[in-house]
Amino acid sequence: MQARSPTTAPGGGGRLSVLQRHLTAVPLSGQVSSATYAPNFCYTLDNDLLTTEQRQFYEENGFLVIKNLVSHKDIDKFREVFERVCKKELTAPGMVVMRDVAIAKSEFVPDQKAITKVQDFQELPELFEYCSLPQIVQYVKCFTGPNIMSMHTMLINKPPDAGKKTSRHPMHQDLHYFPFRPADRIVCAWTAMERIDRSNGCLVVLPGTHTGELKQHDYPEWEGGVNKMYHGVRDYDPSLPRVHLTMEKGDTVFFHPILIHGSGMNRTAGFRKAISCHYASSDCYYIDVKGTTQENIEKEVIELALKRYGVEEILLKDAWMAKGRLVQGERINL
Ligand SMILES: CC(C)CC(=O)SCCNC(=O)CCNC(=O)[C@H](O)C(C)(C)COP(=O)(O)OP(=O)(O)OC[C@H]1O[C@@H](n2cnc3c(N)ncnc32)[C@H](O)[C@@H]1OP(=O)(O)O
Ligand SMILES: Nc1ncnc2c1ncn2[C@@H]1O[C@H](COP(=O)(O)OP(=O)(O)OP(=O)(O)O)[C@@H](O)[C@H]1O
Ligand SMILES: O=C(O)CCC(=O)C(=O)O
Ligand SMILES: [Fe+2]
Ligand SMILES: [Mg+2]
Repeated sequence: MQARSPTTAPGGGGRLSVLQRHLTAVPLSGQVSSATYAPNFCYTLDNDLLTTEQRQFYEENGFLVIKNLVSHKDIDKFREVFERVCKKELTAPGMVVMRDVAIAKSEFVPDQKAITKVQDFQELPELFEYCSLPQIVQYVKCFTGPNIMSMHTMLINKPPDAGKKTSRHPMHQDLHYFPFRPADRIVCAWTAMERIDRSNGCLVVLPGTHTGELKQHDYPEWEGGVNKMYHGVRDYDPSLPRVHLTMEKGDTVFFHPILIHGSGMNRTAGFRKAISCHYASSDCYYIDVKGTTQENIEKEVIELALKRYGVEEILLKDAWMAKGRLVQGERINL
């Protein structure tokens, strides 16, 4: 299976697809026109921004790449801020600076370059600016609607692999980490801060998997070790069709939280950088993950909160309530 290009004419040639289930009528020939046919989309909302082709692509594949969405100037600024965070010149409450497991567990005394990602920068305005960029938010709205919360922020600095393949991110569904629903009103924006391809560990996606269920996740059994909380889908089948997303600096992919994705090993000497934010409609509601496949991640988050902050009696949703920030509209449930 190949992801259909968003520039492919809709209705032209393709396989039987999700598309067919989402159209009330499929024409025998010619173009699908939203004026003639009322498409029954469920993963995207009516909006003035996405073309019907782009909507169909997301409905069918669970992701959509928008080229050149963030300016090089903004990206260079985020890069400088990141460097200052690494040098500890800048910090913010709640922000987590994480090292790669291969480095964290070795005797080697690392310099600032050893940082594999910065997470939860919602209180650092110089980076949080990314989450409020109008050109990003206008796309986000097509998935979440007008009341938009940023829920999770990351700047990923995938290190050159130390030889143990720990720079990989196992195949997973982001919804595993999120105790809020509905999934269709959650979206991730992920922007390449430089050219990213297979050599430095690009995103790898399994197109169409967003129509499936949330799966059980565990630590993959990798000889070289796995980073803290990098859970992968259990029994990942490497023969499933996958697409490597080669992206240029500033290109941004929007993807669904049930889409199975991961990233490969960084075989270059450079630190591969991307910045991302997960957004949700503030109309989403929290769920209790007790008795679900998400129990194991809740347990880890609770253990970490106890160890790090000494807080007891929290639930997974408390952690997310603390991280969420209103980006646009009104804060309702989250
Ligand atoms: C959709 C989205 C949510 C998807 C994701 O983001 S999945 C990944 C999520 N991952 C996380 O949220 C983890 C965030 N990271 C952290 O909380 C921290 O960096 C920690 C892993 C807890 C390390 O904390 P830190 O303050 O750096 O503490 P220390 O350097 O003193 O180390 C404390 C113990 O942790 C170990 N450690 C540090 N870095 C890693 C690592 N990368 N992977 C696995 N273990 C690690 C370290 O060896 C030490 O272990 P012990 O000596 O206590 O046994
Ligand atoms: N056992 C596993 N469980 C979960 N995810 C896995 C597993 N093995 C590999 N992956 C993930 O599959 C994706 C592809 O991995 P891989 O290392 O093959 O990267 P790649 O970019 O395809 O490189 P290559 O050029 O070697 O094929 C990555 O996201 C990786 O983390
Ligand atoms: O490697 C990346 O940049 C993506 C990581 C990812 O999917 C995640 O942290 O949820
Ligand atoms: Fe992810
Ligand atoms: Mg491989």
